[in-house]
Amino acid sequence: MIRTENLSKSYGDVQALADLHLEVTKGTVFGFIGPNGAGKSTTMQILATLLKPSAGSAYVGGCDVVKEAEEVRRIIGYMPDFFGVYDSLTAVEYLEFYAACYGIDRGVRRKIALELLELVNLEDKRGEYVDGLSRGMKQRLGLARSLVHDPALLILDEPASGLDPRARIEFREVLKELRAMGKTIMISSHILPELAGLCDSIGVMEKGRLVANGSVDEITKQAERGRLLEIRMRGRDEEAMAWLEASPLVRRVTRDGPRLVVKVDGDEFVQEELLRKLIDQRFPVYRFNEIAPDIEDVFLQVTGGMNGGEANEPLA
Ligand SMILES: Nc1ncnc2c1ncn2[C@@H]1O[C@H](COP(=O)(O)OP(=O)(O)OP(=O)(O)O)[C@@H](O)[C@H]1O
Repeated sequence: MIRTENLSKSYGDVQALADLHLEVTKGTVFGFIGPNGAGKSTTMQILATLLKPSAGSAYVGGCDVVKEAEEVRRIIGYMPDFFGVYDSLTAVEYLEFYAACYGIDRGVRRKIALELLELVNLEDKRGEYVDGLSRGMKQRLGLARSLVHDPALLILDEPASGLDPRARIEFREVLKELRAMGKTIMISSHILPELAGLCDSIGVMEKGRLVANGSVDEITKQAERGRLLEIRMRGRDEEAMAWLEASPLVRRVTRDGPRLVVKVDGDEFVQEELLRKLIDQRFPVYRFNEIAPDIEDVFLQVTGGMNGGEANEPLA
């Protein structure tokens, strides 16, 4: 559904995108992850035909985004990271207005608007002014707006940013419904866990380049060099943390509530040695086990190598 080849974009001296190769299969949800300024919005705006690439090409549904922009616009629904709403319209009028912009017949505009309001769980807000809606509701209305012409592909630029946890969950539920309807979805975020459960595949951007691309499992595997251990102790945590940080067996230690999360380089022999040394030091260890890296940890590892630091080392 989406294919880019050597896609590049510069703003003056700033290279926002460099040789991007990306493929998103029809009917899948693709999560586009990266910190601020990584180039996600730039990529999405090029795909949405709003920006011209400096070099390379991009295709949506087989159509060239530069040479066949009209066709591409029919295929995509785009939700930018910031969008204005017309405050003096009600929710249903707002969607009818956008349906008119897409040349949809007057006779069916209301029907489409009401169906979309139902889809995004705003049917009871149909007569309310857009101005009075909460941020989460406005985001869902924006999503409905991007759907008025029934596009096959949705491009959503950080749609969940600024939403509280409940509004995020509601938004996510609507996306799951759209996925079940067979839509292809490209969604960006700088928060990886937000997308992990929703996406079939993930691309991680860093400084205009794709540093990892694949299924959530594949990306996790890429970052799975070394092991992650959970250690719990009955006290002396601070002391143990300092001791672990100084140990050559340990790459990194973080505190996560009552537990210490320790990244070690190596296999079970290294784990065994570390446990033995902790006991030798008489640290009151009562739990010591291997855990799966969580998605945030994976993200830091994948992008950590692109920042001039030691490869596989977290940024923070
Ligand atoms: N109109 C512009 N003029 C100059 N530089 C720009 C412009 N738009 C983006 N940039 C620069 O291009 C780079 C990529 O920006 P982009 O907005 O694509 O990143 P992003 O990953 O979407 O980040 P964010 O989550 O902050 O939107 C950044 O260095 C940014 O400062």
